[in-house]
Amino acid sequence: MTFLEKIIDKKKQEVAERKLQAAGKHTRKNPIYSLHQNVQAADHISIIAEIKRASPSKGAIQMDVDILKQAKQYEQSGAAAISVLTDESFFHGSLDDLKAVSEAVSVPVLCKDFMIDEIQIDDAKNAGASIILLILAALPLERFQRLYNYATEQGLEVLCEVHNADELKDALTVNPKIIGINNRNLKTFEVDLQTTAELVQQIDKGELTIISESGMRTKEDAELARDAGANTILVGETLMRSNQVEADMQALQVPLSSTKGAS
Ligand SMILES: O=C(O)c1ccccc1NCC(=O)[C@H](O)[C@H](O)COP(=O)(O)O
Repeated sequence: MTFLEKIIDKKKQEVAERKLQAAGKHTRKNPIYSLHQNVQAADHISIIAEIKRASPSKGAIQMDVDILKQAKQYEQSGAAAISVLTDESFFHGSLDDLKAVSEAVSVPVLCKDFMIDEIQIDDAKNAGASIILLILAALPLERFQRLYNYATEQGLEVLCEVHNADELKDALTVNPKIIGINNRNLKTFEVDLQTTAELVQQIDKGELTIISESGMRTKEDAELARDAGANTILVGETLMRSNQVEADMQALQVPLSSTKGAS
């Protein structure tokens, strides 16, 4: 059984248990903000900065992080959005984390979880998310399309995450505004930044938000994503391990117009 199969099985159990409970009271306090608008307005690579205590591939990263301090540092350093891992079993996150972060910042918050049911989208919106994640590798096409329509009808933005050409083809069936290319293979955990280079060239970029996710460490990695045609990067571990978040984020926010070959 791959990790992805394992976590989806766990999500099915969680959704079944969640549906036995009453609907969440309406507790959302913050407006819905737009990642897409932030990205389209930027003249540099946009950063989605992630709150990530731990992960299946790296284990504990920063288990005792002050999530509000981290989120505010991200916002003050120019994050276009903040990603919050809300899975409890494998990432030690929670919807409570997302709620606390969304009430502390004035930028879009992404609920980074393995969505398979409408009730998860309701809970994410109620907790303050402006964006939800749909992973093409985790959903049959028809389910992806229904959840995409459900989320956008709720006024949320959707990060459609792909890892190969077949998943990209399926993602494009909903004419998405935001496409994420995960450089990490969610089954093997292998990370290859060339995944972005290979897939972006298959996209008619237009006004899309194109995100290179995972494995971003250096300015050169951000430049590789930019030169491949991405306009956004999603960064977790590097920023969670950083003791100079502002400086590291400034270094990653490379200009969108490459100076390569400039005279
Ligand atoms: O991070 C993992 O180990 C992982 C394993 C399996 C599925 C998803 C996983 N992470 C979620 C993400 O996609 C990353 O948290 C995000 O892209 C940031 O990646 P990084 O900058 O490499 O921490």
